[in-house]
Amino acid sequence: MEKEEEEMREWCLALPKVELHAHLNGSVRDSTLLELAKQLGDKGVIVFEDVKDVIMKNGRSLPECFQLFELYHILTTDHDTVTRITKEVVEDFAMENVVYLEIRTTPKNNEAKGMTKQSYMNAVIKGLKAVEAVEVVLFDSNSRTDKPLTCAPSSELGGDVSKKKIYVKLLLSIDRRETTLAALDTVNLAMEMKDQGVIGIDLSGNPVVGEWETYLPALERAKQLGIPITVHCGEVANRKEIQAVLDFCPQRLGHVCCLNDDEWKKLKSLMIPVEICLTSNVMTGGAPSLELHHFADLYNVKHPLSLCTDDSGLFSTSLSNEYYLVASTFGLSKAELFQLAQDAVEFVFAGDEVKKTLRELFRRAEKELTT
Ligand SMILES: CC(C)=CCNc1ncnc2c1ncn2[C@@H]1O[C@H](COP(=O)(O)O)[C@@H](O)[C@H]1O
Ligand SMILES: [Zn+2]
Repeated sequence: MEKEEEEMREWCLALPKVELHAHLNGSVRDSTLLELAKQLGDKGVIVFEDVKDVIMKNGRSLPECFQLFELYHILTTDHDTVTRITKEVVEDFAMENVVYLEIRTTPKNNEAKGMTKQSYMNAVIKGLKAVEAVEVVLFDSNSRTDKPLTCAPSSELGGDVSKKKIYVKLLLSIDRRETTLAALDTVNLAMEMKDQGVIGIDLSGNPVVGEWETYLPALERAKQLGIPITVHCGEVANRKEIQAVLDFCPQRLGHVCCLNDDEWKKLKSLMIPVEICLTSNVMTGGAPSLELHHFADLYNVKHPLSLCTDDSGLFSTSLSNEYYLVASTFGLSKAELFQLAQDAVEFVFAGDEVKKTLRELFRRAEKELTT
């Protein structure tokens, strides 16, 4: 590695970052997936060698990625594994100086494993509470919960000041394969778990599966309940759906790859913040290359946006790497990268208390990192 590249990569690592678009199962480390596959292979549930090749394969098409998720879900079906991967994912993000993380995941029913959407989410929360390497702040200090900080206590409250601290919030994903009723269940669950760190709703899943009208009642309900919504939009060129999503006007949008001129205009006039996933889009063909990624256009017109990983495990990336790619591809200076990271604070789904703390954190980091 050239010295300059190395220095820039280190700087991107040191930069405090806000991650707004990370799928839990897509962020699992390869080493953990291989270990889980080995265990299931030993039990005869899967053929380890076949699975190993799929996990280690480089470069995947969009349909192949969704096949891989099927495999991930076989490997991560039991409660203890869900707890383990959650713990590891949070630790990995915190270790690269992500200071605020919204993890999204699809609550899953699995009768054979005695799993309900609720018990799946309990296992996720158990994972957040199990993190030891860093201090996890799950709830706002003004949350209505009895025990606002059930994880390690915040350093302001007398906790371990030497530990890195990360705010973690949860978004519940509606999978495009789900029925209207199942989608409504997820929204109701989000409402029930609102004091346990669940802060929003996401619509994701294979973009060529399902119809917008199926999820709309659930998304409308979330809107009525005041739950913030983010939608995967324009991963494929589905004109009717892109139009409908823009008309619905969610709080944030993911990807926005395949928009036509009119849709671009509309997006820009609505000023809906966009979760930009460079590596993910290039690897799955949503963008032709890094150089031609729509980040440049949106950045140049000062559209609200934030850099995100999408599936850091699946795409072998990290949020620091995404910042590095922006610097190396589009020539942003350190001051501009810092501003980009800082601006993301304004698009978090957490409340004003958290925003205030994050703004202060960036203010303190600015001098050190940009002079
Ligand atoms: C794989 C690929 C084409 C990436 C592009 N980005 C994506 N587009 C739509 N849904 C996604 C994407 N990445 C992850 N997901 C959703 O997130 C799930 C994995 O995380 P989880 O099980 O919800 O915890 C996948 O099954 C899928 O429903
Ligand atoms: Zn995504």
